[in-house]
Amino acid sequence: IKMTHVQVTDEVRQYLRKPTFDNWQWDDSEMLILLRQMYIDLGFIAKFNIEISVLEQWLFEIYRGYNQVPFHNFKHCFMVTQMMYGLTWLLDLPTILDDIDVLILITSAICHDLDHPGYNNAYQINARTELAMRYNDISPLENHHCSKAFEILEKNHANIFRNLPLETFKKVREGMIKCVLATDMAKHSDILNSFKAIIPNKDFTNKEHKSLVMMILMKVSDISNEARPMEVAEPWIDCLLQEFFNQSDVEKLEGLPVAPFMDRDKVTKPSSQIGFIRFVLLPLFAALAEMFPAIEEHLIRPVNWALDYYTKMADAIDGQKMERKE
Ligand SMILES: COc1ccc(NC(=O)[C@H](C)Nc2nc3c(cnn3-c3ccccc3C)c(=O)[nH]2)cc1
Repeated sequence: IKMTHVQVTDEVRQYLRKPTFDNWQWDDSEMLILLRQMYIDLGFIAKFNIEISVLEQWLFEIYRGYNQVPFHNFKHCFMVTQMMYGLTWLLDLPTILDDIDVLILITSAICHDLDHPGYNNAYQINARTELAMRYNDISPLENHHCSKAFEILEKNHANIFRNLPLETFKKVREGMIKCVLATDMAKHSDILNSFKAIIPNKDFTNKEHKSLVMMILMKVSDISNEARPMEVAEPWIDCLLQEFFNQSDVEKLEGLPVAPFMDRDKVTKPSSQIGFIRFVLLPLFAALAEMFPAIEEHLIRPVNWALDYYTKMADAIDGQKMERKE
């Protein structure tokens, strides 16, 4: 993929900052150029002495590091990063966090699902896979994603941090490990409750408070497809259910436990999305909105439209069932 001599128009650079950005219009090579543009427009090239040619090699190694699975693929990596990029401007993160924290957030988003196999932690643990053995059932996937990220950075030609002072690199590494490990949904309630506890007396100079804000921003960026326009979000749920159904089919064949929200014989898109929006997304967004009111208009409102859309879809399905009974 040749990225040199390709320019991004000012109009696209502005559009790239919006949560309404539609990934389905762009191919993978264009997304790589947009990720490069994010590092340029955030001023990372100068701030962290990143060479453009190394950035391009790093992005290509990242691209190769994602698998062709239905949901957790390079397009998902792009969407999570683009949401984080949008939040950076919407919440004006460079003023409340340090430059290094914004670098950690964007880089963690890009790396957060590297080499995802399309089978979640429950499968890894139940099937006693190599990853479960290597990480002793402790967030096997997230540990793997983070380890792969630093394997890539060990390659000098692709190490975007190679010009950083050692102390700065160590801070970036510590921050990325926290941010990537925070995307394990098994830790959802712990992280959300810890975050809610600091809201009343938030202090952005407090290291612990900044860590919690960064972990919540990772979680919001990771699972917020439903905050996007329906024509962008809906295909993502189809991809997710395809991946989940593939896993549960394999679990049934292998005699392993099957999670109800993954079982093609039990799940319908509207019912699972209504539950997910009401019990996972809205409480998460409400907590972030307490600290950053702009979340109300740009994330909570679109998600309420999605809830309305799926509720109508579920009612229509129930309606048809009623008619058939009659
Ligand atoms: C607390 O742990 C949980 C909670 C909920 C879910 N997932 C669901 O309830 C269902 C399948 N829906 C769902 N799950 C979603 C979405 C976005 N990311 N995401 C997802 C994907 C992989 C792993 C975990 C999650 C939450 C989404 O829009 N909907 C998965 C794990």
